[in-house]
Amino acid sequence: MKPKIFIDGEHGTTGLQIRTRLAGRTDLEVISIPEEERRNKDMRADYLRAADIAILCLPDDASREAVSLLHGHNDTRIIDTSTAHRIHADWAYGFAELEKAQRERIKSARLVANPGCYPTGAIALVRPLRDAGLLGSDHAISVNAVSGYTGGGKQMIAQMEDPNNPEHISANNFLYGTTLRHKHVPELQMHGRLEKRPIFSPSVGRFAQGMIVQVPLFLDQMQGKASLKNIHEALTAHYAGQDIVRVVPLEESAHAGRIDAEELAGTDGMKLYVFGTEGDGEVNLVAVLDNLGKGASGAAVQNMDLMLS
Ligand SMILES: NC(=O)C1=CN([C@@H]2O[C@H](COP(=O)(O)OP(=O)(O)OC[C@H]3O[C@@H](n4cnc5c(N)ncnc54)[C@H](OP(=O)(O)O)[C@@H]3O)[C@@H](O)[C@H]2O)C=CC1
Ligand SMILES: CC(=O)N[C@@H](CCC(=O)OP(=O)(O)O)C(=O)O
Repeated sequence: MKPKIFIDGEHGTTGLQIRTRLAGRTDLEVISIPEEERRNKDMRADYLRAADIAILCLPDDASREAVSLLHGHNDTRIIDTSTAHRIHADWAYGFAELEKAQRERIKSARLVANPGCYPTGAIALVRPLRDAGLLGSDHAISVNAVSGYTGGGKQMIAQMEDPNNPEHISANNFLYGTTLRHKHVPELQMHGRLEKRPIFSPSVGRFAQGMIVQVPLFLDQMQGKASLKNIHEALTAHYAGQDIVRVVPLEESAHAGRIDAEELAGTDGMKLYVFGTEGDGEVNLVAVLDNLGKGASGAAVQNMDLMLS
């Protein structure tokens, strides 16, 4: 029998992108709730319980509700794309490239929390340097980022695209999360293995999909005689043997010039750049990804495939 997949929230931004990715698959069966019934709790409960894997593409509260609807129905495995369970001890963190054992954890897990789009980029840059001893656990990290507006889901898409929306956003590029309490900070701190809470400053640009996440660092505040070369080596070693995260060669980065936030829009990959001038004492680590690719829907499908393997 083919595994049954239910996408709770399949008519939203992340859900639709997962549905598109699964459309041509003959190795599984997508069970689909009619759009007009998407908020029908009893019907959702039936679908959730009938599924082998339920992928939750819902706001945090609705995700928690979906998990509670499955209470006592342990045959359904769950991938949650929301923030609700990302630092929960019972949930495997769905970033397969986090460390060697993570792939196996996801494979055997019943509960998988898909990472946030911004943390995917920041953790991808920071965690290998923590594990390689180049960054101390008490290192103070800042993360600056820009995302495409689909990151804000249906509501922000309407605000950005429809001038008649009562909450229309006319800015082409705006900062938000200015209290420095964005919901991604705890996840970034925990899975980045950081003692100090990172400063996270996100922004949105007038483009649909794509993002740049930057982590600037001073080399003399790092450990292990950090240089552009050994930072690059640590990242390259960490991501060896997989084809989703690509560490751009130093030579190529040196000639990159402008970095386009939309470079990987429409793909499920991620590129990591190490920028700076050897000998000058500073480095800017940069991740480029699609907020809806490796940042959400692509990662959810990657996790689903691991769980089915
Ligand atoms: N967009 C992105 O780039 C990313 C999103 N995520 C996360 O994915 C999740 C989904 O986000 P996104 O797809 O962007 O959001 P959307 O708002 O685009 O879609 C959410 C969907 O969930 C439905 N929904 C809301 N509340 C309920 C409920 N109580 N019961 C059933 N269905 C409900 C909505 O229905 P209705 O149409 O009626 O509102 C909508 O179809 C969020 O937790 C988000 O943080 C994670 C990484 C990146
Ligand atoms: C541009 C934008 O608004 N982005 C969203 C994050 C999108 C995302 O990653 O969703 P999760 O919060 O589930 O991780 C935000 O900052 O709230």
